[in-house]
Amino acid sequence: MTGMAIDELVAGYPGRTVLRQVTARIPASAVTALVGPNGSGKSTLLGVLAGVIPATSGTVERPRAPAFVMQRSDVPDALPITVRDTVAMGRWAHRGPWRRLSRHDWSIVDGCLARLDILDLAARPLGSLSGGQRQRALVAQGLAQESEVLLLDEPTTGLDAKADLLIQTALAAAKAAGVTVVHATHDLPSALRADHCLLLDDGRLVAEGPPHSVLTPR
Ligand SMILES: Nc1ncnc2c1ncn2[C@@H]1O[C@H](COP(=O)(O)OP(=O)(O)OP(=O)(O)O)[C@@H](O)[C@H]1O
Repeated sequence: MTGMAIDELVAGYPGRTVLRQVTARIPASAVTALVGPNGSGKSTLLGVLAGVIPATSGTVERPRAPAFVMQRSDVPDALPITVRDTVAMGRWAHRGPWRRLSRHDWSIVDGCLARLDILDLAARPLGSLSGGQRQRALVAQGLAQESEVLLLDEPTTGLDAKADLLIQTALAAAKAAGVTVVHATHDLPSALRADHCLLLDDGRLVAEGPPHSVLTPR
């Protein structure tokens, strides 16, 4: 079980500092919601936790190879890849892209497709799916990595009730299996369901704790 510790983190993009002196704890085997206005730095913090954005200064203690489910809008529509192969990419960290996946890998892939109720879409090109179906495929890919940490950028934004419920159920099951889940969200009910909440504003952590105490009407 692996939590994460963020200390005095400064990070951003070339010529642009976004996160300023962020210190926070992310509890193990729990769901943490990152909330805050547009541009407050939620995606940037996820990128640092995922290891794709370097810290300018400060430290982040995190496990190797967390699973990262990007924002759906960051995934090209025309990617010539089927839904099953999209989910199978989640196994590459275990096998390497040049090695054939084992039967065990494929059974995990099919299990993840089933959990998100997209087995019947497995042979379809990813780009031919609706937004909600595609999001379920991306979450299934994240689950297929079987990482100790699952990071998701707005996984339920703009989804219908069924897709939302499937993803919420998958995140709860991951937590029950001991996974540390962190997701950025603008959805208040989804943030309130989390165990822990980090509120960012303009790149600074302005509150941290149980969602009901962080997300006050003010
Ligand atoms: N690739 C980039 N290069 C330069 N600046 C960037 C880049 N990506 C994001 N930013 C800037 O960093 C700041 C924080 O953006 P970030 O995406 O982390 O916020 P966010 O809280 O996730 O916002 P949203 O709720 O809109 O998704 C914004 O001002 C944004 O313009």
